[in-house]
Amino acid sequence: MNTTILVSGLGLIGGSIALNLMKHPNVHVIGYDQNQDTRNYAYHNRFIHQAVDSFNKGVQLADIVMLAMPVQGCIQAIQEMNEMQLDRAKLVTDVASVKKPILDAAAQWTNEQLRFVGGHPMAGSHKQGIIAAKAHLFENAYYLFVPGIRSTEQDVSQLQHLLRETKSHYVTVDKREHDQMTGVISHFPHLIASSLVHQAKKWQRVYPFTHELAAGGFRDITRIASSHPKMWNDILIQNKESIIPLLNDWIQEMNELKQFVEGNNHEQLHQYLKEAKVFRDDLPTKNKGAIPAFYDVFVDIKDQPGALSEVTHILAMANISIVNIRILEVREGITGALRLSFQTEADKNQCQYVLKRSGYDVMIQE
Ligand SMILES: NC(=O)c1ccc[n+]([C@@H]2O[C@H](COP(=O)([O-])OP(=O)(O)OC[C@H]3O[C@@H](n4cnc5c(N)ncnc54)[C@H](O)[C@@H]3O)[C@@H](O)[C@H]2O)c1
Ligand SMILES: O=C(O)C(=O)C[C@]1(C(=O)O)C=C[C@@H](O)C=C1
Repeated sequence: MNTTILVSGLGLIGGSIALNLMKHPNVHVIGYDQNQDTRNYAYHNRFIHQAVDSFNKGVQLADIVMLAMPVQGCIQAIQEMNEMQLDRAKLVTDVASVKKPILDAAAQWTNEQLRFVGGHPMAGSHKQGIIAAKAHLFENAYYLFVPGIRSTEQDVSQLQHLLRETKSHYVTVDKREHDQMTGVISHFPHLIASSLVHQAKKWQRVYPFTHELAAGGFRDITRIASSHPKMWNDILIQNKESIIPLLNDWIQEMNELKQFVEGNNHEQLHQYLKEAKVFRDDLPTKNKGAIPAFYDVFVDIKDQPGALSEVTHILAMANISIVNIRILEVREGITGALRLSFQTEADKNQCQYVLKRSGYDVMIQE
């Protein structure tokens, strides 16, 4: 029997989820977005089977409702659903990055037709909108579930079955532990990334050339500062219960670091950096988790016209897809380096083989 699912909010996450639901043979996917152009784009590009022009209409037609809007929009939709006249039961889920405010809003439901299971696919991007959506976004990432009002184990299993094409790893957690864990590894780092960018911006007034020097390290650590400000504003305020203690800890830790540096305390500073390296090196980079499964290859190139296109031409000839390319360093007259990222280990190995064969110096990051 077919299950009808409404995806409300067809942006990066909603669009990517819809693409996966479309692969399920027994699912009819309805899409709603407050932006009409997005609804049209989703329908004409087969992200959904059917578009509706109101949230209420979509809810009436659906067996399952997936809320994929910003956190505040999800809370509002949860409140609206409580007031709807519904002729049959609905299972509602969401994808929001914060869980407690969402679960708390659903816990207020007096409408007996509604039951709720919170969801959060732990993968994403600093990009936004349906244009950035892709089916493989959640591959190998964790997808967290938080059972809520009137939900059963069968509801969680049904969602997991319907989302199987995401190829994500399912974990069930409690709303509080969810918000604390994601506060540490996802939300709080956004504040730090943005504050580093602000610091660089201030120094640019003193040395206008600062901006030009922002190379690999600064770019790596601040990538997420390019994310959608409105979405992150919502997340940080909605998860302030976790963010405030983390900010207090951080300020204390920065003061300790200041003392290590001021006091020339080589031993403690070295120990601090070493412990961070050990923990960072042990993060699951290849198969699971919030870090995308990219395989990197570093290639030395000459600083001369056409150097980049020669490398990409060799890879294109060998039918190898590059998912990201970054020029790490090209200074006048000297050799520079490219970082090429691939989605699979096979592509990485093949790249190494064909570039070495063409005389390039190639290094792999394990
Ligand atoms: N971006 C990430 O990395 C990421 C990862 C996991 C979860 N999330 C969560 O997913 C949700 C969506 O984020 P996104 O990155 O897809 O954002 P997005 O900006 O790419 O997409 C949001 C979409 O929702 C639509 N929308 C906004 N308010 C609406 C409303 N009231 N009704 C209907 N449509 C509405 C917008 O028009 C837009 O198309 C957020 O709750 C976010 O916390 C984001
Ligand atoms: O990769 C990114 O740019 C992300 O910010 C993705 C990220 C994360 O912090 O890891 C962001 C928000 C989520 O709710 C889940 C994933």
